[in-house]
Amino acid sequence: MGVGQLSDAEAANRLMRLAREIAKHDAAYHDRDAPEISDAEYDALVAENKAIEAAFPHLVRDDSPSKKVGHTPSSPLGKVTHAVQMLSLDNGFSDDEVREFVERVRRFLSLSDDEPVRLTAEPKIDGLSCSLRYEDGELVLAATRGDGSVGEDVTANARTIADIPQTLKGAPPVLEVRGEVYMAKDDFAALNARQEEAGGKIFANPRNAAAGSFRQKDASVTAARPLRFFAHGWGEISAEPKPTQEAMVRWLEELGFPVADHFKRCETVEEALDVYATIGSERGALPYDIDGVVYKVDRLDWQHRLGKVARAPRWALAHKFPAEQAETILEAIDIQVGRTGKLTPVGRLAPVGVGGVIVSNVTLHNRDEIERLGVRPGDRVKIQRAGDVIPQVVENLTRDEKRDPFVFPDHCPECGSEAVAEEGEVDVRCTGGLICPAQRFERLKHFVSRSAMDIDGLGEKSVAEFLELGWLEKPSDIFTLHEYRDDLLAKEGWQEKSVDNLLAAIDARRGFDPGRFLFGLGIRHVGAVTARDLMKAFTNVGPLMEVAQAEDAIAQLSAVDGVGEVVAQAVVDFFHEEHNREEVALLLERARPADYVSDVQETAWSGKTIVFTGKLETVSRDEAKAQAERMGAKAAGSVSKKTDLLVAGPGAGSKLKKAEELGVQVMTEEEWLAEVEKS
Ligand SMILES: NC(=O)c1ccc[n+]([C@@H]2O[C@H](COP(=O)([O-])OP(=O)(O)OC[C@H]3O[C@@H](n4cnc5c(N)ncnc54)[C@H](O)[C@@H]3O)[C@@H](O)[C@H]2O)c1
Ligand SMILES: [Zn+2]
Repeated sequence: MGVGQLSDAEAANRLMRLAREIAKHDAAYHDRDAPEISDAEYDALVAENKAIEAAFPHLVRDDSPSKKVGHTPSSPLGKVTHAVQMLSLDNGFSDDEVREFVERVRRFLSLSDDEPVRLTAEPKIDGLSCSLRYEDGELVLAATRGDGSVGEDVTANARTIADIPQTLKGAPPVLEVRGEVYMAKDDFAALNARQEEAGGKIFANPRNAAAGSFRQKDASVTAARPLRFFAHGWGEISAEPKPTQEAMVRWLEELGFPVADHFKRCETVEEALDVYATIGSERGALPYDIDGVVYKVDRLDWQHRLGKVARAPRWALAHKFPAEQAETILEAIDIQVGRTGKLTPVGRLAPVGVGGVIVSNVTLHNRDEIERLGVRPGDRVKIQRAGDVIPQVVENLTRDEKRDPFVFPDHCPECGSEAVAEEGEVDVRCTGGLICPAQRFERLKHFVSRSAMDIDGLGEKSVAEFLELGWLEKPSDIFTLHEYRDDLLAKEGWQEKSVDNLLAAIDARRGFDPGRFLFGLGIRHVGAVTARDLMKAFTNVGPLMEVAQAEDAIAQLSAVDGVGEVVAQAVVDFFHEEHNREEVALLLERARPADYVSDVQETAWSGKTIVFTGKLETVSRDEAKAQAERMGAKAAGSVSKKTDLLVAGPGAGSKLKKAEELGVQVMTEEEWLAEVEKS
């Protein structure tokens, strides 16, 4: 169910459950270093919480995960209250979210558009955060983040890490350096190998290994683990000696702290996004795990003005790398019926973050795909979403042979009409045509669309509204809408002028072009051009309907220029359905499309062959061809001895050369348009 459909009570209930569930996972991850679900699944819960809170701001709970950092520690380590809170970071997954972040900064600081917002960009190494307190240059306290306000005392543990200086030269009286304790990939692999040999705990990933090794009561265990540290910020400080993030980080480096490789100050957001792309492409080759890039507003005076909101600073953003695969439960398989009646199986998932978005639906494509995967509701599946590709199920992880396979329906779930697959096709379609409610809205929308009947003022919204009111069920109802004029005037949002404009626009389509009328019916395989070809041959939709029911219909239809067997069969199938014939008859009676008239004129170019090449600047290639056809000429694709004229725009190449060799007349686009003008 979408967030928008929730009632207040349902939303409150869901928020309560999410708060509880997320807190449970926070404890497992942050306190016990033993997550029970993947980060993608966790991120999906957080995103769901965020979406519901955005839609129901009055229901935000005091204990909401959106207000909390990490988890209150319950380890046997001593507690430390942070002098300056240790925060989390806001997340973004797309380039646009990063641009929006910068726009928010701009708005908050009331900056003009041309004022540069410089950002620093650096990798987000996956470890755990640590605050190191130096007084008069001596390391006196090290603490984990905990819940942001209270962390654990890990001073003895920090002293065992070689990257962490015990004393500093030239540091201010109070300096809290903040950074990340992490484990390199090689060290992690070696540690796990040793652990396995010794029958010890195997860690799921370097992050868990780092956290589990660092948060030890016995510092000698930490000492035996290969932990590293890099500095990315500071907490309490007597005075900030530098005016920018970059200068501060360089200063920390001079004091003896490792800082991130790839740290870069960027003049623009686009430059920062380039750093993201570069770091992303080198991600696999880096010696440590990273899960994103962190951007920070470079100017410290701006950082101070921006401050924080809830659990994160306003001046920083973590641009996460998408996990491209994730595991989740396939909760149900729904069958959707499309405009042309195609039955598409859609998998409903327990929501999960993958490829940078939260995914709760996957297409299962068709009957064959379901068979290939052998998926049934309740199965655990691996899904994938890379780039802009629609999420797919790549693997069924449930190998339970006892349950029955999913049975694909042989009737339309919407209208009960038979659902069949065309020969040699995998897609199953509803044969209910114009009466199927699933296809109703799409059919109406298509009928009134720009390239079909082009009825001004009857947009998607009005179609939906009239459908809802029961005034519109099938295309023929459009032409009786005037009966509802008074009811419509009584509706909110409908002025007399717009109502009358709409009714006039509908009236203007009586006696309209039969090709566009036919195209509007939405017969499978009958596009705008084919519809026109059919009308050229049969003058109007009435006669076409007759032909389509004739014994030799396929032969007659396929004899039309531009119509093949597939189209012919689709036309026959469509008119084979009685309810379709009834509706078309009614529609013809009410809309009375005009007979097809050829708009081809007798001109100096009649019977001639014309080729267009190069870039045309004022008309499209299709329009130019249509102009030629209206002038009685034939538009061809290649230059030969039979070519009478080549219209060459800029960039014309081999065709122009060939035309010159053959002595074919050549014109510019401008000269051609003068010819069109003349006729
Ligand atoms: N699987 C689970 O059950 C589970 C549970 C809880 C949290 N998590 C995961 O933990 C993360 C959320 O934890 P979080 O609130 O600590 O947020 P976070 O880890 O996404 O971001 C905040 C942290 O990033 C660190 N960081 C790394 N490089 C940095 C840099 N260059 N500059 C500044 N900070 C840097 C800091 O320590 C900071 O505290 C999510 O990725 C989530 O998936 C998973
Ligand atoms: Zn149907």
